[in-house]
Amino acid sequence: MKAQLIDGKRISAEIKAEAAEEAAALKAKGITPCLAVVLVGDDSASQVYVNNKKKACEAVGIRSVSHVLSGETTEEALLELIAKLNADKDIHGILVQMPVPKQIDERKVILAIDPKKDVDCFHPVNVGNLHTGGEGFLPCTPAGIIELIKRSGHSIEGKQCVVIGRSNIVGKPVAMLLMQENGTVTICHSKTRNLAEICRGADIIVSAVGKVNTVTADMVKEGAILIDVGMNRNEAGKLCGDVDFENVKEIAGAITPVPGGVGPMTIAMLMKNCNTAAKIQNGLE
Ligand SMILES: Nc1nc2c(c(=O)[nH]1)N[C@@H](CN(C=O)c1ccc(C(=O)N[C@@H](CCC(=O)O)C(=O)O)cc1)CN2
Repeated sequence: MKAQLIDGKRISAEIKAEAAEEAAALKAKGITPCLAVVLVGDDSASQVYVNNKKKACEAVGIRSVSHVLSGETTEEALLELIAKLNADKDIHGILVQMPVPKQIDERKVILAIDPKKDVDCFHPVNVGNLHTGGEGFLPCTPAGIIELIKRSGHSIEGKQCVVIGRSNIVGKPVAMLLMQENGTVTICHSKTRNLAEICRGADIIVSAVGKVNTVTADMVKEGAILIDVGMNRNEAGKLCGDVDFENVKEIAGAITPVPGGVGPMTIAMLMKNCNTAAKIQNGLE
């Protein structure tokens, strides 16, 4: 293997250790950061993520409370719960695990969360702050990607960055963060022409499409950094990303694996945001 393997497990452990120190410092001031996690329905992957978030809170020293609601929960009932959590002074962060069942409008849920408690950074106020360089939360997966690149020894400044995918949760915010790091960013999507040609010019490729083999070796410049956000199953049912890892790792300069790359960073960055929420609500930030 030619490429450096970017180890998301190691880097996320480093970030969780920092979050634990921050949480301990808050506790010494009489503030215990607390995250409310809301899960609607019984999607098995969501159950795993929610459990992992609760475990991470425990390890870091952040209190967590969970609300598990049935898949038939109405939008009104969920919005009522969010209003209660918004009003609860002991709760600093609120997270509704996505996706929510189809009878619930995801946008209304996001708008209902108090921006000061929006540890996912999904609320338009926080998205606006992100775009204008304001202080506050950073979206977990995109901020995790930036940390992966920097903490594995690479700079973004002046680099040609290609983001494949334009979702609100990854593609758009990671493009913004790469630009704030002084990268030159191109966002590609399902209607992009000449994707392979655009990718061949990239120093950094972030793929967040959710499709196996979106990025193949012929699309990658020698020495490029490959960040794979995809979580797919291949024909054999094995978890894999968007990037053809086996072939691309012989050309790239650095590459994230799936699993063990971007995924663990999402939860580590959430821990940081919970501390930030506790600080904001106590006038410390
Ligand atoms: N409210 C939110 N909902 C969702 C988010 C989010 O950030 N906030 N992101 C995703 C799911 N997600 C966290 O919630 C998440 C996904 C994957 C991982 C992860 O660690 N993946 C592992 C592999 C796990 C496996 O074996 O299945 C990895 O890549 O190593 C963490 C968090 C959608 N919803």
